[in-house]
Amino acid sequence: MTVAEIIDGKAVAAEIVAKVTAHTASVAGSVVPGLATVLVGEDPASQVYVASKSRMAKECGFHSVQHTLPRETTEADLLALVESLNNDPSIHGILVQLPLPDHIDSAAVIQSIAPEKDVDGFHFINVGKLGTGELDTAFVPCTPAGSMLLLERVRGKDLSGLSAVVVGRSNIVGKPMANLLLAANATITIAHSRTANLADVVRQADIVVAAVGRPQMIEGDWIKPGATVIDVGINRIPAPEKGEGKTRLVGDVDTPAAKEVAGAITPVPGGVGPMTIAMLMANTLTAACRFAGVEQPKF
Ligand SMILES: Nc1nc(=O)c2c([nH]1)NC[C@@H]1CN(c3ccc(C(=O)N[C@@H](CCC(=O)O)C(=O)O)cc3)C=[N+]21
Repeated sequence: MTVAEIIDGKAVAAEIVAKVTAHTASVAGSVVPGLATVLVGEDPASQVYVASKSRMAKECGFHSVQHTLPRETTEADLLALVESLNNDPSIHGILVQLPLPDHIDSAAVIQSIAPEKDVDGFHFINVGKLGTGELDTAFVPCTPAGSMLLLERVRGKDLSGLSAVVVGRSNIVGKPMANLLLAANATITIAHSRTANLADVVRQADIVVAAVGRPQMIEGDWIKPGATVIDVGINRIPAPEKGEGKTRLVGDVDTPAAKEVAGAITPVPGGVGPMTIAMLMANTLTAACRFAGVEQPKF
């Protein structure tokens, strides 16, 4: 029986943040990276995430501005805020926290962000650059970018000859992840809710990326022995064992079972999640360096 290596996302994220902080200090004479986060409404989970992004930005030495707008904010008002941030020379990165309330067209808001400030990598220009391999000037979405860095720790940068299955086809994770794996020479399959014999598809993979948003859906015996498992899921489930009304976080993978088979696996929490925030800092620093025409950091 093998026991998988646990990939410590928290530790790798701390390394990235240390690099960001050091590079920020080294360019301080030319530019102070500025990150604006925008939250509409009072969703408690979103409040926690946005607060930790703002806190991390300050730790990195950035100029950090958080805009918290009431749930009833109109789309026009939100577009006007984005426009003012697009035109603000002290701001290099703009993050509009998703999901937005139903009365706002998220796509319209995302596409209104200046591509060179789109540190989430969701604008068509950045999606197109990733799709065509213009990685030197693209912004890559933070969760897939962070997942690739974790994968690199185990498999290196070149995935030639390896098969990868991405379970999930979202614009935020599944599709950009598949593009990054392809750019690293992996042979990719994108599986989703309509895929037949999902267990058998997953069993072929040297690399499994789980990004479906369904708690513990990927079972242990779906994993090929020795595979690398990147669990992108963050699901809150009831945890009566901790007391009445308590919850805990689990991924999209049945981690205890998968650990017995996989070669390496990311935990939840402490895996991909912390990397997402670290890559947001990395992207914001990159945006500032491009703006100022100074050397970009390498991650
Ligand atoms: N425009 C936009 N960009 C985003 O990047 C974005 C977003 N909207 N909306 C929401 C999701 C979610 N997200 C997370 C980031 C960090 C953790 C994270 O650090 N998780 C910790 C645990 C946190 C906890 O305890 O709740 C971990 O996995 O160890 C989780 C989730 C970014 N998102």
